Amino acid sequence: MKIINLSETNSILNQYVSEIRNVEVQNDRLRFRRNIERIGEVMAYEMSKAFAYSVKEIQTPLGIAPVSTPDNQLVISTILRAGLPFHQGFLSYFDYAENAFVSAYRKYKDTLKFDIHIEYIASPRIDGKTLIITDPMLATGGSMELSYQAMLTKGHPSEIHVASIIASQRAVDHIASILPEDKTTIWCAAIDPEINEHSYIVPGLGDAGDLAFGEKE
Ligand SMILES: O=P(O)(O)OC[C@H]1O[C@H](OP(=O)(O)OP(=O)(O)O)[C@H](O)[C@@H]1O
Ligand SMILES: O=c1cc[nH]c(=O)[nH]1
Ligand SMILES: [Mg+2]
Repeated sequence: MKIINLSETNSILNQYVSEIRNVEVQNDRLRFRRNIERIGEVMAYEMSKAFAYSVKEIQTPLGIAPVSTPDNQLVISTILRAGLPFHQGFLSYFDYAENAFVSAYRKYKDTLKFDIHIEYIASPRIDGKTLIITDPMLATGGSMELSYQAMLTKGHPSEIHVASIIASQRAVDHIASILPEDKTTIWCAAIDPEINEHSYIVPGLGDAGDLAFGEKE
């Protein structure tokens, strides 16, 4: 299993991550969503370097140019709802990708205990394709685990990319222990050390879905 933490290399990505974390900046919802989208764009670009390429002969008005382009058949799968702007960032770069959507939400029994519920999935067949599952936050990893299992009802991908922005160390360890070792890569822009008693990532950024779209009742 490969784990790629993009913040280990200095780039403008870190500016976007700092803004979504920053309590003074993150309440500007438009900027918050756009920053998530920009991180999706940068991550898509980095991920594209891991795809399989072949040379195509491209007819220009003046001749033939050999160009190496990716051959992967991509399915971008997103966990509602915080995943939506992240998904859009990936889709802006992988504009030929197919798309899948899975709903996963925490249903609280009390202030500390919750179950994760999946009620909706819309997906193409994914057999032999490159599955990218995007969710900006991996706290316990429970939503990602259940969403991955839900996606398996649509077939078996040839490779899997788990794309998140902020992941807890616990979630990275959990996902690494349950997804297929030989064909999975975990991508993130930060790995934070802790989750608190409410299963929020610390320092994290708070509730990504609420910051992007407003509080739920
Ligand atoms: O790793 P986990 O412990 O499962 O937590 C992470 C999940 O929490 C957030 O969604 P949330 O349940 O807040 O739903 P929302 O996107 O509707 O806000 C986030 O987008 C992940 O899906
Ligand atoms: O830290 C967390 C955990 C779950 N969901 C979030 O949006 N943030
Ligand atoms: Mg939320």
